[in-house]
Amino acid sequence: MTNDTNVTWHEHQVARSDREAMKGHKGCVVWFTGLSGSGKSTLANTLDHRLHGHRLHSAVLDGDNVRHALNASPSMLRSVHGDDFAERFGLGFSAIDREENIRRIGAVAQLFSQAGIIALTAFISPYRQDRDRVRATMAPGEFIEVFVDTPIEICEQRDPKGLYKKARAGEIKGFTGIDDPYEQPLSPELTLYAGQKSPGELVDEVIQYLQEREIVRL
Ligand SMILES: Nc1ncnc2c1ncn2[C@@H]1O[C@H](COP(=O)(O)OS(=O)(=O)O)[C@@H](OP(=O)(O)O)[C@H]1O
Ligand SMILES: Nc1ncnc2c1ncn2[C@@H]1O[C@H](COP(=O)(O)OP(=O)(O)O)[C@@H](O)[C@H]1O
Repeated sequence: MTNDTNVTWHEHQVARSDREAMKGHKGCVVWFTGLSGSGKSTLANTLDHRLHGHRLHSAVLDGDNVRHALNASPSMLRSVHGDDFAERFGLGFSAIDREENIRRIGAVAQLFSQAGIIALTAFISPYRQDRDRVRATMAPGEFIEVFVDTPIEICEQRDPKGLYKKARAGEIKGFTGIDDPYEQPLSPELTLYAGQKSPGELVDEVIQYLQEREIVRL
């Protein structure tokens, strides 16, 4: 990365390997991607609960929650920061806003991972390039892309927030899978057929992967 701002990278005194040795597992990013309603949040939270039960250090970064603070919308920022700030830094769902959403989340997830934590992210992250850019910032094996492959018909049937209904009625424009793209991963580390199995069974598959790669030992 070019550096024209006199900003210097500092190495920390406590190395990543020191933190990992203390915790007894590696830091990594388990990146769930899939349509709205595919089961990303459920899987991230079920996995978090399972890891926590084994006294491992994990944390969930979730689309709806992150969009309440770090990646708040212009309308959420306006009252405190004013119009110019809100327009410049607030994020919606245009392609460029989704790109910035994923860039920021990728950077946060990397910080977690470097601190030896198993970061579990649950974002639609519809663009392949955005996901691949996050992958490129990490060490080999650190970024584990998990495609939550639930057919849109099932997602639409579930529709827990009524968003597909609104999108079909034209009340939400640019809704992923309806009138906005979702680019499936070409070679994810894992694909979960999440329309057919319970969250517990699917999480077993992720844990098996983490064990095989010696990221965790249960
Ligand atoms: N236009 C549009 N398209 C898709 N989703 C929408 C949209 N508007 C609001 N929502 C709600 O926002 C959640 C997705 O946020 P993400 O940050 O994961 O999206 S993205 O990765 O930037 O594409 C998504 O949450 P999930 O259902 O958990 O995926 C929706 O609740
Ligand atoms: N494997 C599964 N089998 C059946 N229902 C599921 C499964 N995973 C999630 N669900 C249900 O589907 C809905 C959407 O799940 P959610 O995790 O919120 O998806 P996303 O975060 O991808 O939008 C919720 O009502 C949830 O309880």
